[in-house]
Amino acid sequence: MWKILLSIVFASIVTILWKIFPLIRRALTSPLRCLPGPPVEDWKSFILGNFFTKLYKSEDSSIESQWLEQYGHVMSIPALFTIPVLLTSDTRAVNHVLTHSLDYQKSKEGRKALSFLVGAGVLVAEGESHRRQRRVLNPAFGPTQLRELTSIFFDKALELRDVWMSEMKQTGGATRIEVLSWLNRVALDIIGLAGFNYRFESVSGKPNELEHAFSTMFNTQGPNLFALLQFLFPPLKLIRTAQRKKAEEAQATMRRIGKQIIADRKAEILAEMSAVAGQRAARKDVKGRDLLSLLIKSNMAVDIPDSQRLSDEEVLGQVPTFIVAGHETTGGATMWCLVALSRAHRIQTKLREELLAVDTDTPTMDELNALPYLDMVVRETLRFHAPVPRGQRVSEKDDFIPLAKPFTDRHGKVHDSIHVSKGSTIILPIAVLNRSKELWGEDALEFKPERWLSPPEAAKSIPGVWSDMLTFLGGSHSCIGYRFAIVEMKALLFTLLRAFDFDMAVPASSIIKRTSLTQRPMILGEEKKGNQMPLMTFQVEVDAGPGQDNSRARHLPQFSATSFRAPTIRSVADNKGEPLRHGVVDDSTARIEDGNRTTPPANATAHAERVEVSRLPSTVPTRHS
Ligand code: HEM
Repeated sequence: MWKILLSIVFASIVTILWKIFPLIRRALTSPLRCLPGPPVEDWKSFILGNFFTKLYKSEDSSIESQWLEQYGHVMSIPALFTIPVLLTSDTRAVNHVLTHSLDYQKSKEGRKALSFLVGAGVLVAEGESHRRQRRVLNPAFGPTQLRELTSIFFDKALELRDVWMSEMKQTGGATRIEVLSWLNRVALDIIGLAGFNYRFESVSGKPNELEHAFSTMFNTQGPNLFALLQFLFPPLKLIRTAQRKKAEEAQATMRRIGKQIIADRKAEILAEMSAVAGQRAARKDVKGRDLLSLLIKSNMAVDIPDSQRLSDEEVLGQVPTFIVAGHETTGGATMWCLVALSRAHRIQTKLREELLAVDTDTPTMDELNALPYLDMVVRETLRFHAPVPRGQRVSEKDDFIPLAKPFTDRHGKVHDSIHVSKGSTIILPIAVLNRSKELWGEDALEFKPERWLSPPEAAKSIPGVWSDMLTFLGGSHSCIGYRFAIVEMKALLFTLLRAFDFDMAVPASSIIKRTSLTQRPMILGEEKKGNQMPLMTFQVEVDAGPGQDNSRARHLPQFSATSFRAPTIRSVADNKGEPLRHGVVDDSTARIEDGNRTTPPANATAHAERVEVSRLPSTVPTRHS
């Protein structure tokens, strides 16, 4: 008996050493060791590294900026067993990593963990499989297809507007609304319908099996000590914890529903194809709305070689991929935009004036894209509040990464490139570059849509796929859904800002910005409640002016882009004596500080043009702002 136990202990020690040894060897031999960077402070940071103890706990990516300021634009951060990880804000270096996608790939461990959640979709594919998947997927995300999806965005945005309206009727006026969960729900409904013609009905609150399975998968994942032990000692993977069992059940549900969705879309396409042109049609001959149908058609079309078609597993992988990549990102970005506007009432009012000048509740994509201030606000939100604050790649070979500016190493030696060995991890500092003072100027940390009237030349060196920022990353793995996300955000903001006036419900200083896959807010002191973002919401009424037909005030034709006249805007005051919305009240004594309002005098009038903004903070909220 003792002999068996001793053998097990011995085998365990050998396996753990066998796993740890290459890590320690890499920590001791990596050429990145010579880069400046934060020291290892204690045994915990020796095992987990500052990478896990500090970087992933830091708020709003502030620690990366602090470190880069302290150690220079090329530095290393100690990770597991002090293995150095490269962090650089040099745009030429970042460009090199992004554009050499075969040499710099997502980590194998990360892809393996993600593929448990999303299957074999484009998010986890690399090399030839990735190239093939992008080729079949790209047409579905083009502007022509997006034009057809815009009405779905508006249908759902209007549904959300009406739900909020009826909530406000019940409370009788100003209402505290938890916007984060609502915007995530509407974004889930949108990606369901526009992504694969599936009804989550999340806004209407109906229970949904796929939504339940999806949230179970994500809530039972995440780094934990047992996962680290399983990595160090693989036989532990045989132990199926209760969490693991739940996740496997949820995964089986997702696969079953995903397969059914694909079978339904295929049947519809085949029926459509045979009705139109006999058996099979060329890719350009068939029309369809949702992304999955377009992808299936593209994959079935006769003018695509068999070797380029996606396998059934790859097609199935796109369903959870669209859900993962396409809902919390856009829901979160729209939420951060509303927070920014709640702190900058001049901007909110100016934007609302532009939106109210449109003569319909459901503009086309082109009409939406022609609204200049909306475009600037969306750009500034995505610059300032990048929903995914950093990316990561691992070098597949030894390399020298070229630099725009040389750096000095720990030993005082100057280098004009960074030497990386195979297996090195590189951080892609999305939020850092988006808010770099060097690239954006001294006001980089202010939320300022007007900067987009003439963006600085220096920012053009950022190698992003969209608008001189790294929000959607760049290179062959850049976000395929960026156009989709932008139009969706615009449709949501258009609808919500025409109907509601937003204000802070909690002090801005109590908002904590935490990163898991995306940047999510929590409220200081209410961490146990998890992610949330309450805002005070007031109904907007438009006063068309003396002698005008007020029943149609929202659609007044004289508010055309050419003959624009700012409408007078009034927030609906609570008839139970609740305070009026301060930002639109013509009363210089009305004060607000972080959501604590005072009641203005009864004779206060409301004029958008006379909004008092000078006492409001101009930067968006972070605990450090
Ligand atoms: C504001 C909203 C969004 C943001 C900020 C965002 C950001 C990103 C980023 C940073 C990546 C690169 C990840 C990496 O390689 O490490 C990415 C990839 C991706 N995104 Fe988005 N995304 C957004 C919305 C969407 C939407 C709406 C969809 C789909 C409808 C989508 C689909 C994808 C897919 C499929 C990929 C993987 C692309 C590839 O690896 O080839 N995203 N996104």
